[in-house]
Amino acid sequence: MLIISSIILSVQNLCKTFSSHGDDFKAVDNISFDIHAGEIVSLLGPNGAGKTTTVSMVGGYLIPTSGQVIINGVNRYQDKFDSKVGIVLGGELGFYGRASAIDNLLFFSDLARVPRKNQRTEVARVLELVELTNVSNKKVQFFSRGMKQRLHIARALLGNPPLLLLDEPTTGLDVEISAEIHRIIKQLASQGVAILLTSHTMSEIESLADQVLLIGAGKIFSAGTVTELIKQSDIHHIDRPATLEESYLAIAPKLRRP
Ligand SMILES: Nc1ncnc2c1ncn2[C@@H]1O[C@H](COP(=O)(O)OP(=O)(O)OP(=O)(O)O)[C@@H](O)[C@H]1O
Repeated sequence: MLIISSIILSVQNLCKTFSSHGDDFKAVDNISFDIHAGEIVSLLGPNGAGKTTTVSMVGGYLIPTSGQVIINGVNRYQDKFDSKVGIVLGGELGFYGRASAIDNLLFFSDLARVPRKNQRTEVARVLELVELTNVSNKKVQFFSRGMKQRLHIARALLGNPPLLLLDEPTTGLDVEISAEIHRIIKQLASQGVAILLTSHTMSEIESLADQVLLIGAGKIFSAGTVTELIKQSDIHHIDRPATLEESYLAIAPKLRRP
């Protein structure tokens, strides 16, 4: 049976040029891709390739120089845009340390435009999804980094957005906590959430990504599944298949800015 899922995010010919002192710098140069419901797409490329700039334009933090960001059929920068997008930038900041997880999320529920009467139920739902229900009354200042990262994901899920943007979601987290975050991300995708992920961690991309976009100097260099990208790199071993890291290292010099 052929299953066709709907396109949640369509990025079309997206460009961002930064100008300073009369010089123009093309951080993102004509990028196009789609993400369907339930799909995890990963941006992979060297530092400065344009990944965060792309995520920021999709998330509404940065206005594109040209091109389109269409979410659930609505053009983010042209139409009256009211789709929800969950964004996880992560890190130690972003919450009121002296307030509980519940109170923090109740505050963010207002920003996510969750109706007042539904807020407590919604906060309980997202805390359950990231398995923080048992510490929901604890002050956030006593949370570990992994717990804070899960709380960032919970915040992004308020209002049930169809699209989740995850910028390096496990940077600085240990293997066990990263695996737990991966499990949550997979569960969200299985529930139909479209996910755009940036990562430098090959095992994370291998474990999560349905599609990988290799990005260098602001352009998409190639795209495909992990298996397809490994095939494209044409690395062969007698006794085992090539890894994504080996394939990436073979291509990496071509991804650098001139
Ligand atoms: N506000 C800005 N003004 C000028 N240049 C910028 C600005 N923001 C980003 N850049 C430049 O645009 C390029 C792309 O940056 P971006 O942060 O998108 O890269 P990235 O792929 O996310 O890198 P990393 O892997 O290090 O996070 C970089 O060369 C960066 O220095």
